[in-house]
Amino acid sequence: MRIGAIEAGGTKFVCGIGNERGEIRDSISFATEHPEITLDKVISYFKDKQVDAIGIGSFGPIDIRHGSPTYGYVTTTPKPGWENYDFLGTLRREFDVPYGWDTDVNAAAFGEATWGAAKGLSSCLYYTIGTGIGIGVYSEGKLVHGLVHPEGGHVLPRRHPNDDFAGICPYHGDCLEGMAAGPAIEARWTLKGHELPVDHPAWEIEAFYLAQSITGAILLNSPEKVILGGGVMQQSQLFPLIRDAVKENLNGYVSASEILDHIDEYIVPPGLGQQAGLCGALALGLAALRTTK
Ligand SMILES: Nc1ncnc2c1ncn2[C@@H]1O[C@H](COP(=O)(O)OP(=O)(O)OP(=O)(O)O)[C@@H](O)[C@H]1O
Ligand SMILES: [Zn+2]
Repeated sequence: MRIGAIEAGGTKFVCGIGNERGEIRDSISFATEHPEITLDKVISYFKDKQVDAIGIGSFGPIDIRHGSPTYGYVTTTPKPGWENYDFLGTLRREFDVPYGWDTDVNAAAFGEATWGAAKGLSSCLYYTIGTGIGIGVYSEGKLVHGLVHPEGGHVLPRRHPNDDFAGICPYHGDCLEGMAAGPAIEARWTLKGHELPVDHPAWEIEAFYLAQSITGAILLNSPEKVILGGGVMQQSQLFPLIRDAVKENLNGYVSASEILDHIDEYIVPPGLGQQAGLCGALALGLAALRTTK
């Protein structure tokens, strides 16, 4: 079985080929440019690969509502050329195979539930904290879509008492993404995340915002695992800060031993490491193939 996988990020695209065991056999990566240029590269990569299906985890917002006239489109992005772009349709015209199509973070959540840190569980949340913040929601064995799709990165947080940063989300200013994504860290401290020392006060503030979101998400969704990925989470000192803050926020109210006694195994990095996004797309492609058989 040869499944094509596309991790379509706002900064870079990764395309690969994998199998039903979640093993990636080959992959390439290139910068995200204007959609025509980018999709040309995707198409030429898959041209001679004879894939049985293709899974796509895409940056968004995207249309994932079956039956919608713009199903498969990237919708309201400010990224030049990508607004209202028919991503899926462009590929369908080239390759007549089943397609899995979802957000990058839903894909990663699905990959983690299939082969990674949430394997065997019927629910998890997948956070990416990178250029933006996105939250994939997997619940009762299914990815959550709903009205559009979850956009958990734009929830409005309570402000840290020592933080007067205005926030940089173009839509909301001080939403979670505007306060805690990589570019917000850089704007607040005038240094990039990887340039800040591990004991800098930035990390306690960063953990405060992320823990607040995770606390809310635990209360709202009751996930069996919370997975934190993306460039900012390379700062591994964030994990204990976040775990402690989540426990403090919950204050014993959620009486699950996973949180009270084993939080180190409850809030974790991706089990699939850097391949969470691509394996997630692979899992979507595989699921699409199985539903058409
Ligand atoms: N080691 C690091 N420590 C702290 N911040 C980092 C680190 N590596 C990357 N970042 C920050 O993460 C952001 C880039 O995110 P990431 O590496 O996840 O790429 P991305 O795919 O562009 O992000 P997204 O998933 O939002 O599209 C930048 O703002 C960068 O400063
Ligand atoms: Zn926002």
